[in-house]
Amino acid sequence: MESIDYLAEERKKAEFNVDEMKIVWAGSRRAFEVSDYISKLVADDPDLSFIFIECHRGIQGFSKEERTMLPRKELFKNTLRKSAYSWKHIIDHQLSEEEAERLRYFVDEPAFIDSHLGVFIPAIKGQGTKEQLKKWLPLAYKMQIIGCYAQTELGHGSNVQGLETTATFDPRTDEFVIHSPTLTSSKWWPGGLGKVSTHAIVYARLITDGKDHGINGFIVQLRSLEDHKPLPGITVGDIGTKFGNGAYNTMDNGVLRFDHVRIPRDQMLMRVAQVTKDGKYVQSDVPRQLLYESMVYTRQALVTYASGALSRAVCIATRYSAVRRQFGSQNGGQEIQVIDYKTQQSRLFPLLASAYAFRFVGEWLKWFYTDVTQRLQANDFSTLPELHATTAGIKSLTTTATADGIEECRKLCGGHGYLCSSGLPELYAVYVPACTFEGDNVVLLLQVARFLMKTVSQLSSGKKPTGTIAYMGKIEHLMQCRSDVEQAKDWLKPSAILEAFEARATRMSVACAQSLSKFDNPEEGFQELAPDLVEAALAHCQLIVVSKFIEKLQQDIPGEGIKQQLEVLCCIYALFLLHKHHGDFLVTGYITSKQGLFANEQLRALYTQVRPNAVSLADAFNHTDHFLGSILGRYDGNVYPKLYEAAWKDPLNESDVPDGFDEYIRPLLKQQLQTARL
Ligand SMILES: CCCCCCCCCC/C=C\CCCCCC(=O)SCCNC(=O)CCNC(=O)[C@H](O)C(C)(C)COP(=O)(O)OP(=O)(O)OC[C@H]1O[C@@H](n2cnc3c(N)ncnc32)[C@H](O)[C@@H]1OP(=O)(O)O
Ligand SMILES: Cc1cc2nc3c(=O)[nH]c(=O)nc-3n(C[C@H](O)[C@H](O)[C@H](O)COP(=O)(O)OP(=O)(O)OC[C@H]3O[C@@H](n4cnc5c(N)ncnc54)[C@H](O)[C@@H]3O)c2cc1C
Repeated sequence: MESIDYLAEERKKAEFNVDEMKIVWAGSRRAFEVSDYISKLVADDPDLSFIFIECHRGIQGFSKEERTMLPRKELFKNTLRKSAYSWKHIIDHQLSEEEAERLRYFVDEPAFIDSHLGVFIPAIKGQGTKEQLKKWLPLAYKMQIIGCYAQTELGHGSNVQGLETTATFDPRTDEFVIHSPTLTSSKWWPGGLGKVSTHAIVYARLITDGKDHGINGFIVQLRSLEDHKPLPGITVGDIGTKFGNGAYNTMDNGVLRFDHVRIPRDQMLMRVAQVTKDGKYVQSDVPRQLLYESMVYTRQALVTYASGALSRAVCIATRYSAVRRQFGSQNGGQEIQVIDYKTQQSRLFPLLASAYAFRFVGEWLKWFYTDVTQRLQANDFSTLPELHATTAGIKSLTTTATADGIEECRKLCGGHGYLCSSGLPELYAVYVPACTFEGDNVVLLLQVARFLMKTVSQLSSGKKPTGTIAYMGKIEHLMQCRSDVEQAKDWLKPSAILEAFEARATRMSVACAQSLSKFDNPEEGFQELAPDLVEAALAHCQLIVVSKFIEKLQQDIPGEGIKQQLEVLCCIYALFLLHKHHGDFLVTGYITSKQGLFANEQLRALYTQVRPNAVSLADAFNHTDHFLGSILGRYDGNVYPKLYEAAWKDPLNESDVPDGFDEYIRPLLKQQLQTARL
């Protein structure tokens, strides 16, 4: 049957070339082509896009929208099947690393392979010596071993230095003895650990000759490579069902305990520190913080994932807002599309702009990460603190905004957004732990705050701040300047926006530093002022995102109308933040309330400008219907018939009379009949 495009009229309104915007979104023509090809490959191959379950009727296939109805055990087994099938495809078709990553992404089910590729391998790469890389990476790349990242324990996650697992060196046998001394030292949460991983990078306190040298990473084999049974001394299992149906439950987050498990000395990751045969602890000339390098890698990767997740929610909410109509029908005509309500626009369009903003800051962060890693290889560690603060801060900002944004998109879809078939409840449930894993978002902002306080304290010493904190070099100007905005449209100038965000961030950091200086004990002061410090850190991170969007616009961006649309989105992102954090800009004295009102006036005008382009800007994400997994977000906008059709597929609708009628409903009804007769 030919499909009707219910959104065709919307698409005709676009004032830019959507195909060109798809390339900007993807990052390059090549990246677009790879993503486009792989997403369609996944959507068109039932072995990748469907869930197959053995039931009394034989093997039954379920679509992605139906996965929330399925039991965890079946879903998990199906994820194993898909992972094995994907791996075979990768090998058979000799996919590149980029193509393999895209395949994993578009299959869109959290799985052990994410931990293996996203944290286990980066940890070996970051902390292993050349010999260790040579031994372990080929095994890991060929999946002859499957690994996870076992850092967090039942009693400690954020406080890495508080971990309790011990690795005690035994010079007689040239081995480490890995042990879980308490219940709280049980490893708890690592993805892929519960049922799949054969190996783990285990973080443990290194003890030689009775001395505790703090946390180090060790490669530990957990399961037999023959029958997959746990090795002697190892207790391992899954930690239980997590938030939401389906969602993150395709991942086997695990628990792990060691009872004096012995591993050879050369399985300690030894780039940062070594233990010699005679038990001597030798610190390398690289900073100890490199032990945390894999967290930096994953945090930077999570920023691009944030833009991906937010763009999905925004795409669903935008298309549905154009399809949905409420009120305002005149003379029997159509009601108003809800996307035309200014309130809907003021909630939706900043999220559309945020998706683009996060995409560009993610692109830049990837470049920055690569640049710093190359410097690290050459033993230049000068930019490591900035990289740590920036990845921590931008991961925190983008994942919080994305999780909140997905939930807002669900509400923007009214009642239907609450149905699993909208795709939004599951997207939220899968996504929201990103605010916690790879560092709780508040804990990470406190790291940014420490970096900022250090920067402010070093300003008087004449040390010139560079990179993302270069703006602090203009402290004298930024502390006393005032916005020169005189009318709403003055807020469209990038220089006006940039100075506002720089002045606000500087003043908030300086205010915190001044308050801190009043405490005799700086650590006590830091604890007391933590809420203000978190806000100052957020202001700094928002400045980075805004400035990277502005920098993107300074590049040569070809394509009809593309730059104009991005300029509108950039201003929406910045002015929305200015409006939301109005108080900061006022209290720090950079703007007057009148200038704040101008910003809001300009914001409303920008919403009107973006309105005709909204559906096409969402199309530019190039999400397939399979990847969206949402009836509300269908490309053709054919929402109502499909919602109606899907409802009948619910297991409750398998029979007109539900199971339990005879036991529980009939007696009630009979009782009412008897009462009625009385
Ligand atoms: C084919 C390819 C496929 C690729 C696939 C990619 C997939 C990617 C997506 C993956 C998807 C899903 C995976 C999700 C997995 C989730 C995994 C996890 O969650 S793992 C566990 C993560 N745990 C944490 O994040 C713990 C958070 N806590 C910490 O990081 C630290 O404890 C702390 C930073 C909060 C505190 O550190 P600590 O040493 O205790 O204390 P200080 O604050 O005093 O720090 C000392 C010093 O070190 C600096 N520092 C801290 N961290 C770092 C770092 N990471 N890098 C560099 N420097 C760091 C800090 O600034 C201090 O510096 P000073 O100069 O001394 O001030
Ligand atoms: C789905 C999922 C997957 C995960 N995968 C892995 C994995 O593969 N490997 C692994 O090792 N771990 C993994 N984790 C664990 C994860 O990294 C930790 O849960 C995370 O680092 C937070 O630590 P926590 O649980 O100890 O939180 P806590 O630190 O106990 O946080 C609880 C509360 O205390 C607050 N808090 C904590 N410290 C401070 C402070 N200093 N100042 C102010 N407030 C503070 C936090 O903001 C939070 O509100 C995963 C977790 C989840 C949810």
